[in-house]
Amino acid sequence: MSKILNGIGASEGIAMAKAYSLAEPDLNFTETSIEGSASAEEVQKFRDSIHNTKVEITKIRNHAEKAVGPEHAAIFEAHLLVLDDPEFIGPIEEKVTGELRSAPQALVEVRDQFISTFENMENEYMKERAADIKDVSKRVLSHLLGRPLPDPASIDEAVIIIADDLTPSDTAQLDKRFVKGFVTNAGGRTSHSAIMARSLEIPAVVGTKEVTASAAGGGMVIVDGTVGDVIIGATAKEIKAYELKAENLEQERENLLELKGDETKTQDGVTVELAANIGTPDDVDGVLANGAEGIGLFRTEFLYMGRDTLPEEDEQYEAYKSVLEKMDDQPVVVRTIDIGGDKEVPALDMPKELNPFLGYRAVRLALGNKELFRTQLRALLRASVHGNLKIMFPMIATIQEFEEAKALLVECRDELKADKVDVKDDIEVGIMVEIPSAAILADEFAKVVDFFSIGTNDLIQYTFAADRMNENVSYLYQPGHPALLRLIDNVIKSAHAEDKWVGMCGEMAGDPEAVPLLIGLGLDEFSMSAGSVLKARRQIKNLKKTDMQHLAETALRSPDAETVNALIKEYTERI
Ligand SMILES: C=C(OP(=O)(O)O)C(=O)O
Ligand SMILES: [Mg+2]
Repeated sequence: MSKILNGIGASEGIAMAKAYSLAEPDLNFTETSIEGSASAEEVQKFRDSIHNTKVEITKIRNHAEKAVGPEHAAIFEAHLLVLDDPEFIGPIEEKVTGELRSAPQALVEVRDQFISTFENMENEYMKERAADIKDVSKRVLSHLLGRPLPDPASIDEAVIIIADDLTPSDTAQLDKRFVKGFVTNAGGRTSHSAIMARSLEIPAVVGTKEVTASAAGGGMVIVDGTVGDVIIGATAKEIKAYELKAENLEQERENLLELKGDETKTQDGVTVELAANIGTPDDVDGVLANGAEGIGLFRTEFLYMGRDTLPEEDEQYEAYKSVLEKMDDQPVVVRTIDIGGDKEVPALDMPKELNPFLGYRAVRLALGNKELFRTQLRALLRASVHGNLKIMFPMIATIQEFEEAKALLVECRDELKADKVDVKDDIEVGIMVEIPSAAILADEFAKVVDFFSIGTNDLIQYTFAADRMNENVSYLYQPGHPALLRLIDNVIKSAHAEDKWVGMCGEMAGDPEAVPLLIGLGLDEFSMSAGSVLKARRQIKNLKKTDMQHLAETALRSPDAETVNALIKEYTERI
């Protein structure tokens, strides 16, 4: 019998593969001593574990070398040296043969002696060796006990990742060739792991609350990211049914590809721009494959994650340049770092906060770390000559924040020009509207910015006071709610009164239930995960803007999201 869990469909599509649990195993064991006659066998077991650990670490090192460069892989060399060090290995084997300790027990005792010696030394370098010993011993112990540690980087066969939660940097390290999908206990539709799954175009279900417990035994898992179902231990009949469903989805995708080169125009001839969101330069391939007309959001903070050093100006310049060149002259909106919240950067010593989403994040952190900010701004300005760059600041709450960020940008531009570096003159500079204060004061902001992009993931979180990462309050994620629609309406009207354009790069922009409303409200640009672009184009081609304006007017005067959703259904079914 299979078990079906229902969570939040976070990234469309169907995937089937065996479960790979990212949950850390319990490495506790009961202390036992061994018979003298068994000691040779125990030593052999220990040596086998050392061998297996070496194979594992070598794999991780090779992967890290390719992914983040040799200097970041050096730590694994240190780990391999520990495994070859007779001063560490010798005493463990002696404890087994001489004191008849079990291999796990001998390992733990010698490990603890080494750690306390190293930790008591003054020298920083020696103190760090304690961390190496801890890491390596944990791996050897996991082999001795037959309870493997999770290591997403070393996955080399098709799997579905099962985890309590995935951090943005965990997600950034997933290798799409092998990771066919993922399922988590925690999270909501707009948590960053869900967003990353959409940009990687791998099916995902989040917020199931109990997948780590239910799928602990491994086995075959089916993920239906379209509806949010997860089937654990699927039967042959279920596998067949889902194979058929997957084929149908594939067929639909092929039909949609016929719209790839089309303009995005409503039935009554109103054109809007359909753009895509990216996290890394590699995502541009998906943007082009799905016929997006630009990039409406490049989340640059992903360049800073999954590594322990900060990206320097030249490295960033190359990343921005490659995106701009690949996109030819199509618009590319690059958002400056939105670090903080759930997006941690190991190279920055970020304070632990009680309310990180209300804390020191995004432009607040950038303005507080001017050198970090300047490095990014200079890289962007240098790259501007390679395409159609627009720069956007995240999490702007006040006009002063925007002005301070813009002044720094101008300062960097003047500096580069004085050094005879080419920089484009007419770069548009805009803001994300994701804090209610900016949405409410949009008329004032519209006088000073070149464009707005509405970030509904955060705007909904802050308007409804509902943590976007928390599955228990995910019912408050209500893109159709009139409270939110009134804010959006205010932003669009205020921008248009000043002849400025408005985009949306939150997940709502690609939500088929919201698209008719947004057309009616007069949104100019829709930016979404690449996989949603063609569906949105097909939908918009079937809509009449004048009808959608009536729909939007009625929605704005409605009391709740249910009423609005019913209205949308009524209007769109008439088509
Ligand atoms: C697009 C947004 O930014 P992020 O999801 O990266 O916070 C948003 O808040 O809607
Ligand atoms: Mg945001």
